[in-house]
Amino acid sequence: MKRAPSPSSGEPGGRADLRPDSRPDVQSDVQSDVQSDVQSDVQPGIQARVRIQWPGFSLDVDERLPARGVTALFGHSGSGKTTLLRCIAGLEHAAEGRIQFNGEVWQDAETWVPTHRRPIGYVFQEASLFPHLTVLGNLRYGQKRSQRNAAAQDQRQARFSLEHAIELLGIGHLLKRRPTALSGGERQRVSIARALAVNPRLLLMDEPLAALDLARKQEILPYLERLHDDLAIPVLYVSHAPDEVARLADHLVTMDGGRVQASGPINEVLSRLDLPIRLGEDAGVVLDGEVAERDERWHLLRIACCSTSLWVRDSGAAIGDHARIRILARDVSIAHQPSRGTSILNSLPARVLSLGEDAHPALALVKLDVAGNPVLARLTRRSAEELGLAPAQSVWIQIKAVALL
Ligand SMILES: Nc1ncnc2c1ncn2[C@@H]1O[C@H](COP(=O)(O)OP(=O)(O)OP(=O)(O)O)[C@@H](O)[C@H]1O
Repeated sequence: MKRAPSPSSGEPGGRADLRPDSRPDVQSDVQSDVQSDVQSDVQPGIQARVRIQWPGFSLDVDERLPARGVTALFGHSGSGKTTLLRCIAGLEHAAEGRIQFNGEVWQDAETWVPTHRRPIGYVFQEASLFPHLTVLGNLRYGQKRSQRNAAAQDQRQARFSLEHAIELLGIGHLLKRRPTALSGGERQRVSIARALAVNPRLLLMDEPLAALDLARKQEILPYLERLHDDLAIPVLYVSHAPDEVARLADHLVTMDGGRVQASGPINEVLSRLDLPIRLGEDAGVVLDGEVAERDERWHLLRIACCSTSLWVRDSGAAIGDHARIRILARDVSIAHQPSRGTSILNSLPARVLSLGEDAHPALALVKLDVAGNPVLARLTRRSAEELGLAPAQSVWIQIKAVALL
């Protein structure tokens, strides 16, 4: 469920109507609380401990999320992702909760830092830009508010200039336009730039691509990847799209029924044998490597990763570029010998780690080690038995399709 603000609320990002408390006396109490807590606990990262009880839904989360990189909150619709994000933003006031960011307490039994005083940028599913302002006007509006609110020290340590946000999102040519003259993808890029222009220390993104069609989504993903590469601040990214998560996330938190099911570095979570059952056809892992060679004749790229090489379709990436590839379990087969006389390009030595059940009784999931990296294979239980698969066994895997993300 999305609760995006209306632009008429008086503030982009919809903060104005949503402040639980912004009285000056509360703020000074808050600041002294923040200072005393900074001294006592300076662990980096986001600590989120929240309990909410609503009719028909309860959220019960106690997680420490990393201080760096992109953490995806992933789960089915209604699993509580947005509610958790809103608690971190201060848009939802859980009766029981402790939210702490890099040692600063934003919420506990005595403390409540209102949303507009949390150093966050928030991107909603649907862009909520002021229609009467140009793109530049929208960006400046958000920036002015943040300058009024930010402490002097924060100002000195500005992480982004407006120019940097405009450049990063590629919206320089749109600055004079009004939101009605933008495509959905352009509007969302402006929303992201606006969230960055407030100079946040934490970027919260709630399914920023969900309202876009496939073409717009493809258009915007490279910009999100640039954010990933350029930003020094942590990003919490809510999504229920496995392809987005595979492409962008460093860490993955999966949620179900208001609870965290699994949390950790992306491949550690993706290669858990209980999770792929829930991911179905999307079960698989991602590997990070580097573009090592271009085969001009066959339009292929060789990706050096996990002490070996994989061939993928040429995407136009340059030699030396970072490359993330996705290997779906359904595209991996297992053999005792390296493949000969097959059309499959990628054949690698591997070791069986464990075997698990799959959603259908005919299928099994096999977790393998490929040069220190986990890879999953989905095959029939009959094939697994005929191959005599068992933990620690050395095998060869053939990967039918490798997607360069
Ligand atoms: N203010 C509220 N009062 C009562 N129930 C609520 C409230 N806000 C959300 N819910 C319910 O809490 C549950 C979790 O909602 P939430 O929006 O966090 O899920 P989600 O995982 O983000 O889903 P989606 O992917 O569809 O956005 C849903 O069942 C929703 O109907």
